[in-house]
Amino acid sequence: MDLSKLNPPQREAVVTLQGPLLVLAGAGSGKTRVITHRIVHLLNERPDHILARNILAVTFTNKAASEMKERLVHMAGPRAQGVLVCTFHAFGAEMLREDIHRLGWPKKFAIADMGDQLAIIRRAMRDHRIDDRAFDARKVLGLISKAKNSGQAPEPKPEGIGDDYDLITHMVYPDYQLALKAQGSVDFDDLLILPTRLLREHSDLYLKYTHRFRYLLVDEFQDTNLAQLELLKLMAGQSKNVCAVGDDDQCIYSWRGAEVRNILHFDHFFPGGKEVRLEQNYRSVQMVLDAANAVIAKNPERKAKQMWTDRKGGPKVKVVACPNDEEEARFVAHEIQKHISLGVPADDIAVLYRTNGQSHPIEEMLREKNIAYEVVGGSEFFDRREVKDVIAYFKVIVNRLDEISLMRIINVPSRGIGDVTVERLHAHSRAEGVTLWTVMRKASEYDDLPPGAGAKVHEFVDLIERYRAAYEAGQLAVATRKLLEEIGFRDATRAHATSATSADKKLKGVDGVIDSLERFEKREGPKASLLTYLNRLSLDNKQEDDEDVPGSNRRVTLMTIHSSKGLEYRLVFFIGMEEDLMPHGGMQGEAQNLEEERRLCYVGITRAKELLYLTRAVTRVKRGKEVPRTPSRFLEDLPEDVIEHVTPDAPRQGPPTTEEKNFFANLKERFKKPQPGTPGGGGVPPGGRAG
Ligand SMILES: Nc1ncnc2c1ncn2[C@@H]1O[C@H](COP(=O)(O)OP(=O)(O)OP(=O)(O)O)[C@@H](O)[C@H]1O
Ligand SMILES: [Mg+2]
Repeated sequence: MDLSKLNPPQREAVVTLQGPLLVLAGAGSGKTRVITHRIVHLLNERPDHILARNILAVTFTNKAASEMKERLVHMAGPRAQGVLVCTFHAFGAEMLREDIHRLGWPKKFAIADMGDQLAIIRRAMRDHRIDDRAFDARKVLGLISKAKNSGQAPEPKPEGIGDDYDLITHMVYPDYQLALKAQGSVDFDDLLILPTRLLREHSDLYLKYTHRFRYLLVDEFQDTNLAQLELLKLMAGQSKNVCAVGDDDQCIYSWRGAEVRNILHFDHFFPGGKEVRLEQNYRSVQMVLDAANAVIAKNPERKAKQMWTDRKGGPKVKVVACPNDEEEARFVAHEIQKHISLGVPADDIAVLYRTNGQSHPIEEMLREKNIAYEVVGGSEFFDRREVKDVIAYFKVIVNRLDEISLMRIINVPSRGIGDVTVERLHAHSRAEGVTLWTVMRKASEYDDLPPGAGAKVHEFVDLIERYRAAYEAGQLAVATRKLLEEIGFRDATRAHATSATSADKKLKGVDGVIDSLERFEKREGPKASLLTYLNRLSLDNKQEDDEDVPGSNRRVTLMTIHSSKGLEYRLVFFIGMEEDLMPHGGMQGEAQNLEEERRLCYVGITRAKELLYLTRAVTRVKRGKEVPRTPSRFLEDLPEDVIEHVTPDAPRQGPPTTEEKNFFANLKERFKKPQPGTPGGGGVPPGGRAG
């Protein structure tokens, strides 16, 4: 590898291989690049004779992980395949797959999704005679998760402190944990907590894992939470070869438990290491960088950073006030169309927003103009009822203890196992203290079931057992087609749909599952199993990146700022620059966490390489009424000499000006797509994760 592709501090970070190392630096300074180069350097230098499998790199999303892996293979060849690149949660799942039985779970555990979790909580609430309509199970789940992530069981608050929810959470929590374990499941937070327990409580496993993973690298360290830090501290073992990179100004997940202290006090958790600062920004032109610096400078209590770029000048940041939200969308779509016609690849353009709902008007306009786009994380695909039903079949097939899924499908499509039968079966299961499945297997022994019900239950049990064997023999997509055919799933779906179009949509969902299974089998090869598919699905879903949603790569990307972490695009439209949206918060009142909103604004701005649009609507339709909007306070922080005020009608709506044509002709020359294999970082998908 050519170390001359790095600046001196980057090089220092890449070649310092022993002991803790922190790279704390602003956006676009090459932190992610340091990680990839450092891995390649490790593969070349082989300190302690390590192999690829001794390296673990942790990224923030599954998408970032697969992109980093691809890049590594591109840089270092097939030997990089052995490096484990994944998220903390995926790593935890990997460890549990090997050793969870040491904590008393079945080896084939399942990862509960939100639906499963809520069902368990609601049941526990009912058991405690708490009205699950008066109290929101989601809120209880949120509190449980928060407690688990901060490493504590929910405690009852002292008299007078805390509200009903604290009390409910405290009551429900033990039941929730027991129910999960009883059905052989773990929740998302357990993927961090249980591996930590494994390492703490079993010294042989501590030796096994710390010996296997001797070089650890973590990207986006500013957004790690306490549970992740605990796991990392243990995994660091005695040698503490931990390289963490991040930017305290980009901590945007504190609402989900991220602790910026982890990065600010890195030397406390990993003493005796080195700290490297990177100051050159390679991503953005001067105008964009100036805008970003001006916004973030207003945050108190940050580690001040000096960022500079040698990409002087560039076009000014365009600040656009549109009459209303529809016009904002029209303007954005129009500009996108113009830039595409000027030769900017669609996948080098992104539209960023604070909240998911903001994408709809933009989507409509893009569709109208026939511009291909992709909404990251916006797909409700796996929330569709039919899709959930099919997934529930999978879950029961791999784990018959999963009673929540079992209940979902026991009579779907309808097979004559009615409520009375189900109730009686439950009663027997409780009375005998055995699982529902055990009771179902001997259903014909009970004489209190409605006539014929026993036989129907047996048929169902037989169906599940037969398909269990079929799936174990491989060919997941084939088995699924057969299963759906046998139970008449499509016909039933069609019969229940209110119209032909709605039926089509539902069936498309079913096809989508089969397609995604097929892609999964292709990716994983012979080791593809239904269980790993399901676990992969829960991880991906939680992560909100839709690797499994079909799409070509020449598309405009629409996403929230939260999803845009680490990415870069030549053209960025940051929409909805208004109070209440950016910063997001109560009407006119103070945003709940203004500093974090400012960091979000900084993250959004710093995604742009060449050209940044900050758009806002003067009025917005809310619940059928047109409401006046106040410009975002962050706009006021931008120095006048880096911005240009643009009015959305003439001349912007017209054909490109000569000045624009020249500018983009120039850009085209400067940013010709590198061919794979050419120096200078070929192989990075444009608009993909960089570094
Ligand atoms: N020494 C360098 N020479 C040329 N280009 C570089 C250099 N370092 C980084 N880059 C480029 O600068 C861009 C930003 O790098 P990278 O994504 O690694 O930054 P980052 O610090 O991880 O940003 P973020 O904080 O947004 O995650 C990438 O396109 C990368 O290839
Ligand atoms: Mg990065």
